[in-house]
Amino acid sequence: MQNHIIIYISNKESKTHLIKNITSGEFFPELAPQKGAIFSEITINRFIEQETRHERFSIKTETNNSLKNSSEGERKRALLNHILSRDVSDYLVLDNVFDCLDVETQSKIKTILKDISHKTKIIQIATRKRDFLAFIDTIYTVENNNLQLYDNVKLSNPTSHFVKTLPQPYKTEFKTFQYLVSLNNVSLSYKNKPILNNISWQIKSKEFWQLIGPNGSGKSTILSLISGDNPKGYMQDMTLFGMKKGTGETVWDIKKHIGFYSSEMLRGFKRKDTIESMIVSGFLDSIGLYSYPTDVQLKIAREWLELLNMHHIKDKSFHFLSSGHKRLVLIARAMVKHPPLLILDEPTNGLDDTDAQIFSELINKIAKESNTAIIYVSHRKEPHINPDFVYELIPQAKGSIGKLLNEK
Ligand SMILES: Nc1ncnc2c1ncn2[C@@H]1O[C@H](COP(=O)(O)OP(=O)(O)OP(=O)(O)O)[C@@H](O)[C@H]1O
Repeated sequence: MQNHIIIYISNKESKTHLIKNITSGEFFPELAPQKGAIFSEITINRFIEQETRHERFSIKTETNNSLKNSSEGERKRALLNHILSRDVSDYLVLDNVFDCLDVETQSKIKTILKDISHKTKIIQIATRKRDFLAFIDTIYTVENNNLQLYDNVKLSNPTSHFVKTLPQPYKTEFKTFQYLVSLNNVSLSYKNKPILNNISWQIKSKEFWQLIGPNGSGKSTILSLISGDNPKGYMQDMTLFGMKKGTGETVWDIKKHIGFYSSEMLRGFKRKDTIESMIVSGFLDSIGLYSYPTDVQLKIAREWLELLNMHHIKDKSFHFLSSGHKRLVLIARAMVKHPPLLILDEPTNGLDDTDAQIFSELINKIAKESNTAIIYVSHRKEPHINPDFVYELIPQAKGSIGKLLNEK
């Protein structure tokens, strides 16, 4: 009988360090001579890098796509299938295995893991309690670089994090529209594979939407149409911020109306900008500061810093922050101008329980205290987030159809 383990960590822990401590035998000396497999975003990124460099696919997805061109969920499934097909591991380290996966895939993976748990030791690294595998009851946390048995009582839930009201924009530079976004019978295929089928979706000012659907159902594809990034948008009947698609509008005409956040963005910022300059750069539509902000812009950025309780660390490097706090700064950066639409693509991916609650509190505050409409894309219901409407993509042979699920 294997002794399986959960390591419940916060975002402050270094995953790379933790995984190294596991595989080297530092934490569990009996693992040192054994052969292990690692299921982690770090491994997926390494395969994508190899793919890009050698133009050869070591792993293919169920749709026979490269990892690079696949959705997050497809990538995770492909890596897990790859690891399980080799069947050579004494132990398996699972790093946030359920992020980005739809409910059905999660339940399939849980069954597979239960099956292999008879012969393979499972070490699950989790940042959310809801992800704990039911068949594991030995749970550790990491304190001062050492494993400690998990004490549920010690970890308290945060109380309200944002006391001040939401900073207001200094001028309204956006027109009002009947619909911010209007998609009318939008259908789209990639290489003859139908993805979207007759999608009609209208979004008005101040509405708070959640967009859900299983992996590969086309959620990111819809976002790329709305943000003007998808070249296939030119063939569609869409009106974005009062502009009918294909009538001479530029991508920038569309983008200036949108604040965008995706957890993928965390990979994009590599330079040493300060926390304050990251927020101010939201006015200048750049990453980093290439021109001087006005006094009013600085004043508003500082109001956001105060709201986020980060005023005292404003001059520190953005990279000094935990991944949870980086997200708050990037949301402030997206919101300084109060754009008509804020898009949040799987925003709580990789967050720990405490940071997910704080993040949700900020989003609810934005929904309540601004006129910005929100599209919140996720597979899973975040317990602290309450959208007004849910739009669901349902995959079918001719591409996904859309369904309005509920109204508050
Ligand atoms: N540039 C592309 N070329 C070929 N196929 C693509 C391309 N972009 C997306 N696809 C495919 O289109 C389908 C829909 O992808 P999309 O990323 O929109 O799904 P999703 O609902 O966001 O998935 P997930 O929840 O897993 O992120 C997937 O099967 C994906 O592999």
